[in-house]
This record gives sequence, structure tokens and C-alpha cells, in this order.
Amino acid sequence: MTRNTPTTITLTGAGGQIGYAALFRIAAGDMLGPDRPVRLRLLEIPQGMKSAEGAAMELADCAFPLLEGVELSDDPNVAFDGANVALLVGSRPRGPGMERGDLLAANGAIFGPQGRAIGVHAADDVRVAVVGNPANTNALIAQRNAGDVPAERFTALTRLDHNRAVGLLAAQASRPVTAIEGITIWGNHSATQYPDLSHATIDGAPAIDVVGAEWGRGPYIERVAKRGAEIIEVRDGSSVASAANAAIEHVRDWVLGTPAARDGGPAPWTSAAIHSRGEYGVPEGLISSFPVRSAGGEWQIVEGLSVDEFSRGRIDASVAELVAEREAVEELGLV
Ligand SMILES: NC(=O)C1=CN([C@@H]2O[C@H](COP(=O)(O)OP(=O)(O)OC[C@H]3O[C@@H](n4cnc5c(N)ncnc54)[C@H](O)[C@@H]3O)[C@@H](O)[C@H]2O)C=CC1
Ligand SMILES: O=C([O-])CC(=O)C(=O)O
Repeated sequence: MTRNTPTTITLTGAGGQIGYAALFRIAAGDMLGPDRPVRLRLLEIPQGMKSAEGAAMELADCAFPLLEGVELSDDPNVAFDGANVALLVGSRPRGPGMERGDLLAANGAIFGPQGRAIGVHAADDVRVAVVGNPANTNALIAQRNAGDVPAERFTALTRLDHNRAVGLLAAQASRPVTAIEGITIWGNHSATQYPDLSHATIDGAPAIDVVGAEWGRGPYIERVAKRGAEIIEVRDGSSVASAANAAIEHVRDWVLGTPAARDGGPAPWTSAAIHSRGEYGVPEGLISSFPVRSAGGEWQIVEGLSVDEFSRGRIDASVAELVAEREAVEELGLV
């Protein structure tokens, strides 16, 4: 049997926590499937290099059949060379009492140079998923520095928020997560995000009828939007394994496609922060979370969903924050 051409995956922050949780699953085939060999390029800063080296040694010790090579570098121009998939994780996490936006000045400076290196060195089909916070605006910075790489190749993770929204709804309804469809995360990966149950179903019934609007449009939204802070309080450190899992699922669905329709219903969708072309009134050019499906290696926004007044207000508030972040990075000269 001929072996498929390997996919080159660049992971930044490979010596950090999320990097450690993601690398072994990627090498095992959880991201691109059991028939796609992978080549890993790991980018770290000098202080993180020893830890990344240790991860690379352990990867070798797993003897993963799909893993064709691991290279380490502290130079983005080397690490992004030929990248088909780029997972931009490397950046500082927040601590208790901070909002993700507080990281903008510290982390924003990382994403311009990385965007430029992607623009010059990555493969023509490169797909970029930003995990490092504030993820949407960091993705925007990378995209605006990446020359002629199509804007829609730059995305940010809201899959963790989406998965949290599914998990918390399932727990409230005492139903398995597989009973749930049609949740959307809108806007920014921040406390203003809007987990929207308007079109969600539990076993095919409107979710809002099952759990009640008072909860579904009240404490539920807060709980999902502040789950990252809740984890920080409990673990004394931000989400790691769930973030790595979400990053893997985001790229998997983007490259391999979201599932087809079952039982005659609409095809399921998920959430991802992608380049807006003005859909649902989100200003063009922002990287904002939408309901999305993927086919043929491209995200497509699920269009035509009704948006009532409550949802409109929530979406607009989160999008206003994205607009303010864009203005802030323009003022900082990062884009
Ligand atoms: N979007 C999401 O859903 C989530 C995002 N995050 C974010 O992910 C980021 C990483 O989190 P952790 O892995 O827990 O942090 P960590 O501190 O354990 O690891 C970060 C790694 O990035 C490296 N790094 C820093 N600057 C770099 C650069 N310019 N190039 C390459 N590597 C660089 C550091 O040396 C470190 O090894 C944080 O910004 C965190 O807030 C965390 C959870 C969920
Ligand atoms: O909350 C944080 O700082 C880390 C993160 O993005 C998340 O867990 O969603």
C-alpha cells in the first residue's frame, strides 16, 4: 500500500501545557485521521526549548506509526516552512482576576511576526488556528500580516466554548451530549461571547422548552462564558486538556468536514471564529464566532438562522468588543 503524503503541522508553544496535551494526540492520528502521516514542526522561544525537546523525545519513545519527523526551532521562518496546518498556541496564559483582553499587549506582539513568516514560508494550502489569547484578535493580527494568504485561512478557537456549551446543557437536561444539536457560540472568545440556544435541540425538541428560557438565557450564558475563569479558580491554571481537544477537533472538522445530516434533520454545525464577510451584521474583516459547517476543506457559515431581539443584543455586544480590540491593535501598530 502506498503511504499518503505527510501533512506538515507547525505547533507554537510546543513546550507549554496545551502543546504537551495536543502533540501526542496529533501524532496518534486524532486530528487528521488514521491514514494521514504527519510531520511536526515545533516553535518555541529559547526559555521553552528544553521542555519542547523533552516532548520531542517522548514522541520518539511512542514510536507512533504516523509520525514522520519532529523538528524544533526558535525561528518562525524555519518553523512555518511548508506548514499545511499551523496551531498558534504559544503565548502567555491569564491568571486569576484577569480578562483575556488584558493579554493583548503582551501576546499581540507575537502574532505579527508569525503571520509574516506564515505569509512567506507556509504551504499554499496553509490553515491557521489561533489558540493563544485573546484568540480572535491575535488571529486578526496574524492574518493582517500574512501578505496574500487568503483571509479565511486564519481562524480562532471557539470550539472549547462550544463544547462547554454542549456539556453544560446536557448536564442540565440530564441527557447525553449526543442528544444535543444546534448550539452556536457567537462573537469573541471572551466573557462577552454569546452561547445561543435559540436553534438548539435536545433529542429533537427545542432546548429552550426543555431547560426553560429563564435558565437558558440567564445563568447558562454566564456559566459558559465564564467557564475559563471557573477552571482557573479551581485548577489554579487555565484549561489545558480540554483546550488541546478543542483545537484538535477544530482542525479535524475544518480539514475532514463536519458530519452529514442524520434522520432527515439539518446537518449538524459547530462554532468557529472565522473571517466575516458581513454575515449576520458582523462587520467585514473581523474574526468572529459563527455557526459553521465545513466541506471540501472550507468553513461555511450557516446562513438564514433567525435572530431575535435578545440574541441581536448579545451578538452586537460581543462584536462591539471585537471592534474595540481591532482599534486597539491598530493603535498599537500591530496590524
Ligand atoms: N482559545 C482557547 O480556547 C484557549 C486558549 N488558551 C490560551 O492558550 C495559550 C497557551 O496556554 P498554555 O499552553 O496553557 O500556556 P503555557 O504557558 O503552558 O505555554 C505557552 C508556551 O508558549 C511559549 N511561547 C511564548 N511565546 C512564544 C512565541 N513567541 N513563540 C513560540 N512559543 C512561545 C512559552 O515558552 C510556553 O512554553 C494562552 O494564551 C492561553 O490563554 C488556553 C485555553 C483555551
Ligand atoms: O480562560 C482562559 O484564560 C483560557 C481560555 O481561553 C479558556 O479556558 O477558555
